[in-house]
Amino acid sequence: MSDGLLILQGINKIYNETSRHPVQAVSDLDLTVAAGEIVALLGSSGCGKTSTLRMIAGFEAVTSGEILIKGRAVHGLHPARRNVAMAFEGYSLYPPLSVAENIAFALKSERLNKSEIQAKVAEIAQLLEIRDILERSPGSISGGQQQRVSLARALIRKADLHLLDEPMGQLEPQLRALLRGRIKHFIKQRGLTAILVTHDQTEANALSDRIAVMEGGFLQQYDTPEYLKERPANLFTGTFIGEPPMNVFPAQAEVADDFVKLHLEEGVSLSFPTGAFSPPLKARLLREKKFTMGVRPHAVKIIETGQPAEVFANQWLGDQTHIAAHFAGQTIVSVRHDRADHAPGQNIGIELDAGDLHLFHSSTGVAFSHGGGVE
Ligand SMILES: Nc1ncnc2c1ncn2[C@@H]1O[C@H](COP(=O)(O)OP(=O)(O)OP(=O)(O)O)[C@@H](O)[C@H]1O
Repeated sequence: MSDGLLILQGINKIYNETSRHPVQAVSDLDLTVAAGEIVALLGSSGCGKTSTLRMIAGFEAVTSGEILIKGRAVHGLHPARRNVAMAFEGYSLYPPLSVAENIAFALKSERLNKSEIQAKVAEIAQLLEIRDILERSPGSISGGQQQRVSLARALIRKADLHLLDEPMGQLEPQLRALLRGRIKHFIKQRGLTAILVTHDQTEANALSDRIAVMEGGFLQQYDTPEYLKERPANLFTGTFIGEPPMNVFPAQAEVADDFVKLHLEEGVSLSFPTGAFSPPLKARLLREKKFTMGVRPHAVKIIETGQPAEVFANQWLGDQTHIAAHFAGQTIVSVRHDRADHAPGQNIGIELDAGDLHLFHSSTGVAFSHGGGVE
């Protein structure tokens, strides 16, 4: 058994298994979370991230597979016996209790005296900006406030694992940015282990040590935020992670003694010196007839001597410009950190460095090269 505070082994979740319309929400999921780590389950709606979290908490049964927490198989146990704290997307606060009582309720098993409980509640309330609503009832506060109370109640508890389901989905962007930093500090300072579910990659990047990218019930990649960006395992992760998304082009290679050319559509060819690609990659390109070439918008350079493209949109976002152009039969987006004045209809030149290219197998989408080397 590999070490890890949480281990998921071969997890499958099928809803309505015996009906005529079973739904496979999670497929063959293996995942290990180390003690003290913050992990995000990231993916678009319906990818299976909430089902995964609820199976760890015990609110949903696994169809098959094993869940181990600190080496103990918990998948057959009642939620209360898993020693897991969860902040719910639907909040689930007790209406008759005040906000302060709701939070303090989570400390019930810790045998603290009244002043210790008050101090802990005050500390978490300050952290999450809910001090002014502590005496109110859950029914009289907003959705965003209820969400923070649910989060406070989960974070304040001693548990082996803290599970946070879309913890800041209801909050305004400024508050979200502020709380992200505070929550991360709180978790790290106390050495807690946390898993959060989110569809917001900024939140995943800011909070987590590692991100599990899910799509269609399958784990696509499990890596650090930096690695996901620089070495996407496949075309899905490559285009899902990063804003604006990666530009992609169907391509074919021509490998000669002193150059490598990548032929795109509409007669566009990118020529690179032979040394820009490693020998194993050149050997691979000779075998790979067609593939997909990806390049991140931040790496797309606009220079006069580049390959021809025609601008169709220019958006200034206050701190960067996104220039969209027709290039090689596709759209290419370039991000500039100044206020570039390229107008729609203008002809521009595009230059790409070999070190910024990601190459993916044409049918499987699996990456075989990043930056001129072979995976
Ligand atoms: N109780 C249920 N009964 C039947 N199907 C379900 C149930 N819960 C989830 N599903 C289905 O399982 C799949 C995965 O859902 P899940 O909620 O895990 O995804 P998600 O990525 O968390 O989505 P969201 O971000 O919208 O919550 C979806 O197709 C969903 O419709």
